[in-house]
Amino acid sequence: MSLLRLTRITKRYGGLAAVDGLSFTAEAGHVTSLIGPNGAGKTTVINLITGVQSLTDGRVELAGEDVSRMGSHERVKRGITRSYQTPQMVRGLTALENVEVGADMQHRMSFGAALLAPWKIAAANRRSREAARAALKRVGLKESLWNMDASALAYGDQRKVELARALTHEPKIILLDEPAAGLNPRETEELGIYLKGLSSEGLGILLVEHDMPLVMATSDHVVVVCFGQKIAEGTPDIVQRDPKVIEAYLGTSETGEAIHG
Ligand SMILES: Nc1ncnc2c1ncn2[C@@H]1O[C@H](COP(=O)(O)OP(=O)(O)OP(=O)(O)O)[C@@H](O)[C@H]1O
Repeated sequence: MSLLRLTRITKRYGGLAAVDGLSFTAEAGHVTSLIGPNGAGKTTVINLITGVQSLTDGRVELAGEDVSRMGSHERVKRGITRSYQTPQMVRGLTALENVEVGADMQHRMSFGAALLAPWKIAAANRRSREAARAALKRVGLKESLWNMDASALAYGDQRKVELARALTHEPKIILLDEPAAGLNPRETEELGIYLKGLSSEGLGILLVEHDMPLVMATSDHVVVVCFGQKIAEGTPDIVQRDPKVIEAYLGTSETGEAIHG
């Protein structure tokens, strides 16, 4: 059974089909990349998977369960988590505290439960802190930075904090929308290494990315979309030789050069 299965998912805005009958799967322990020219519908696919936008048609299943009608919060609880294009740091909080904000949501007690058993609050807080530390270790943020103001960190380090926060939700699959945007080549290479590391621990990763060297180096499987439809899928090697893919990218500018280079 696939971890994530999309079946003929469709999103229409008036006359425009941003996503048009798209089907593919993403497996646990794999990096699956979703690529395509600007405006192809990739971000819309992420929004349909997380439930931020509703499907016009089709089905989203996680580990065999139909989550298509569930709200975003329910989907996060089921194990679907995303990280954002721009790191969303809470100003004035340290890197560790920023990650704890996410962990708190996972370990938070209801108000009633806290009233009935106040001694459990300390245990919940401890679990949040431990989860935040473990997540920062997983993404490889240097310990010397954990207690610094997160909004003062270098952009690449903020991205790690953002990813660590997503990991505290104990996801089965993590959706990354252009995680290499704004990173320098060294940071991008490092990102590829820790994404491979996370997937080798069994996490499913769905990567939406324009950086072709990163996609080709990290992906187990690549799905190519154009005008909301799948035009190719397969291993990085197969996909980058596919004439339909080359044609789709040649229609645009810089990414077309990147796929050839
Ligand atoms: N809320 C909306 N209302 C109307 N049209 C929309 C809306 N959101 C997206 N679109 C359109 O749907 C299409 C797909 O957009 P989407 O942002 O998903 O593409 P993308 O592949 O993520 O692009 P990029 O690589 O530039 O981020 C585009 O034509 C876009 O203009």
